[in-house]
Amino acid sequence: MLPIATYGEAVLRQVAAPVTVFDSELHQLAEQMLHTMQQANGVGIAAPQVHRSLQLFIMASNPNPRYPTAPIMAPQVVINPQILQASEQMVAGEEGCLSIPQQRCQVMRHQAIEVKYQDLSGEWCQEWLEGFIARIFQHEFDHLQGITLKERAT
Ligand SMILES: O=C(CSC(=O)[C@H](Cc1ccccc1)CC(F)(F)F)c1ccccc1
Ligand SMILES: [Zn+2]
Repeated sequence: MLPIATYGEAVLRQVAAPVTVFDSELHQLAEQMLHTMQQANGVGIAAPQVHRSLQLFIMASNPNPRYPTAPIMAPQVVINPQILQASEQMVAGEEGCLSIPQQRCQVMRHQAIEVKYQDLSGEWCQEWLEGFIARIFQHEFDHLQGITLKERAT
């Protein structure tokens, strides 16, 4: 399990650098982040949270006590993400953050977003996300811009 940066650490306030080399070291980092997220019972984790200021995060929705209706989604590695379009409609929801333990905040997020990102092999993917998955993407995307839950809480 990798050490998780906590709120206030500089790495969480930096804008992360783009990923340019898709090598075995990147695969290893993604593997370790996935394991760390699962050990911490998270539904997402961003590289800056494990002290690596890189444009990379993992999202993995699964039903949990707070979101019993969350869709079951295989873990997805998201690299160099862009949000191309966002719905006008916003939805309030409860979020947590592995870097701000024991805190839960109500956060407004776009209900649907069109996103573009690379996977671990460097292939570009472009798709619409909505609901809880869109929420996780927006939360992790914020981490890559140096924005945390505290700045977003309503
Ligand atoms: O699974 C968690 C633990 S917190 C979590 O998984 C964060 C991701 C997240 C939770 C809830 C909404 C959006 C993103 C992980 C972080 F901070 F590393 F990104 C959870 C907490 C509140 C509501 C729903 C789920
Ligand atoms: Zn977070």
